[in-house]
Amino acid sequence: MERIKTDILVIGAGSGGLSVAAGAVQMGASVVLLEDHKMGGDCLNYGCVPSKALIASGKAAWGQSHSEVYGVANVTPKVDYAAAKDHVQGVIAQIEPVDSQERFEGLGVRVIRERGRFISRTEVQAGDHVITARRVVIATGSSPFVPPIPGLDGVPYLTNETLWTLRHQPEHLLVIGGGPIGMEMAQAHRRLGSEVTVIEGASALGKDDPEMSAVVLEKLRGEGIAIEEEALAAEVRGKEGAIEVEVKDGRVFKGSHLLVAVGRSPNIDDLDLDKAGIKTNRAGIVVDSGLRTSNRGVYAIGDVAGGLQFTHVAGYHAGIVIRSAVLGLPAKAKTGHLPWATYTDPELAHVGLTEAQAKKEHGPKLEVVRFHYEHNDRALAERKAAGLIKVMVVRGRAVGVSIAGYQAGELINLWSLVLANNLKMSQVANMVSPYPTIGEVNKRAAGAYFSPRLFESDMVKRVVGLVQRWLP
Ligand SMILES: Cc1cc2nc3c(=O)[nH]c(=O)nc-3n(C[C@H](O)[C@H](O)[C@H](O)COP(=O)(O)OP(=O)(O)OC[C@H]3O[C@@H](n4cnc5c(N)ncnc54)[C@H](O)[C@@H]3O)c2cc1C
Ligand SMILES: NC(=O)c1ccc[n+]([C@@H]2O[C@H](COP(=O)([O-])OP(=O)(O)OC[C@H]3O[C@@H](n4cnc5c(N)ncnc54)[C@H](O)[C@@H]3O)[C@@H](O)[C@H]2O)c1
Repeated sequence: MERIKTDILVIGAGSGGLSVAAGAVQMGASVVLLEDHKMGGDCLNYGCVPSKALIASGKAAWGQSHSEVYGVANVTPKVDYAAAKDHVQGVIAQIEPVDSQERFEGLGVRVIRERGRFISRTEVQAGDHVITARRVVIATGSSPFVPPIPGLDGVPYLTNETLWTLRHQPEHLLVIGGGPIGMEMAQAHRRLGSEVTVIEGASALGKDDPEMSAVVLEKLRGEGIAIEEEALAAEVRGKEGAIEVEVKDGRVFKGSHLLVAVGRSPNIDDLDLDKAGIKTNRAGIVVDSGLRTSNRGVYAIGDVAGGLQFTHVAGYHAGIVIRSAVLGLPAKAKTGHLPWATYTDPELAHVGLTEAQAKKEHGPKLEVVRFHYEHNDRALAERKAAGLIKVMVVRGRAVGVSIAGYQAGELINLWSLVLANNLKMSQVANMVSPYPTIGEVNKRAAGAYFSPRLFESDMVKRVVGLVQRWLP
């Protein structure tokens, strides 16, 4: 047994853990990093990267069969599903070196490819190593939640961990769960030529504002995806190639393959957290605003900390922990400025309060302004005119922004800056956007806030009347 002492011990080499390890070691702390599976975690190997790569394949196929509107004849795309999966692996391979053991060892991190578990409040065992650290950071992520639906364990099903090795195109993909995983993968598969049925227990894209989700769902239905809502999967039967899902009200959906995408389970089970006095709840490890667990020497970040589950959130958490555990400075994690985006076409993006939350929190002080893509010249030129931006404003400052439409995930960046820095709507309105860009919708939304104040005000009209009389 080797005993190791270090400043920072990081458990898990995914989005959060790698960011802590890289930051801490480059600032001069000694760092040990544990990972018993793939470096890069879920995002690189089973999540963001493969899903966005497959979405790109679907987009290429869709472009070929829907080009007539631009004066270019439609062709039926020749989709090679296995080749699309090769493209997915190729993208992963391109990014992999950034997250690799070699790179981290080159930075000075001691990387141990073993599973870590607590053996006391201050010690973690990983294979033949017992590590004692000034601070431990748990960044063990999450796994696909597999619900206890009768029959599910008796049929072959896919999750986000196994989808990427499937090389035969599903003839008819059934997807249980209409969240971001379900909807992104539903559209990618539909565009690659599969029949797709989404079976959603409540409302599809239900974590987003329903007015915005509706824009996306209408387009997805228009592309031929069957989206069945209020359809709680109650029983699964069948065999490879012929699967049936029966929902609570008795409807039965048939398909060739099944993808289960009903949320995530935090990876806490084999960490022996009780030996370290670390409390958990259903969502994951309980942390305070500084991301500290009930054991003050241990932090938890990213998906395992049970809040918003996104790569950029895990990265943000890493910054908080570096500030606190490496630099010894006070640091608190906030959530009000954290954006998210779903990469369907059109995309769905959000930051801050939704309209419903803002109404509840700010009551009559809330003003909601909207700007529709159909008034954006570039969106018209690109034939991407479906969508809108909605800004929730209180006393001249945005408290939340939702965008459904082309490039919504790119457009939300500006509003992330605005909310993170508490900027005023006037500062957004002062920006000059190049014409014609989709980004003009941001400025026009700010303009929509000021228009009634300028164009519908008797006071302004009186002042202009006076000025015009006096101007030489
Ligand atoms: C299909 C899909 C698509 C997604 N798309 C996006 C997206 O587009 N944008 C976005 O922001 N987010 C996306 N996400 C979410 C994103 O992947 C996660 O939020 C992110 O990976 C969380 O990072 P993490 O560091 O908390 O965990 P992970 O990246 O999962 O890393 C945890 C690591 O810990 C390791 N580990 C676990 N237990 C132990 C142990 N005991 N000892 C040692 N190592 C251990 C695991 O092997 C893993 O490598 C997607 C997720 C999925 C599933
Ligand atoms: N673009 C992105 O950033 C992106 C993409 C994919 C995933 N993610 C992350 O991964 C997380 C997990 O995604 P997800 O889509 O698996 O989870 P989710 O929790 O967002 O959605 C799961 C859906 O499944 C439904 N459901 C649950 N049980 C059901 C049942 N028995 N029958 C039918 N429907 C059922 C729920 O009502 C819900 O709408 C997301 O919350 C997000 O944090 C992010």
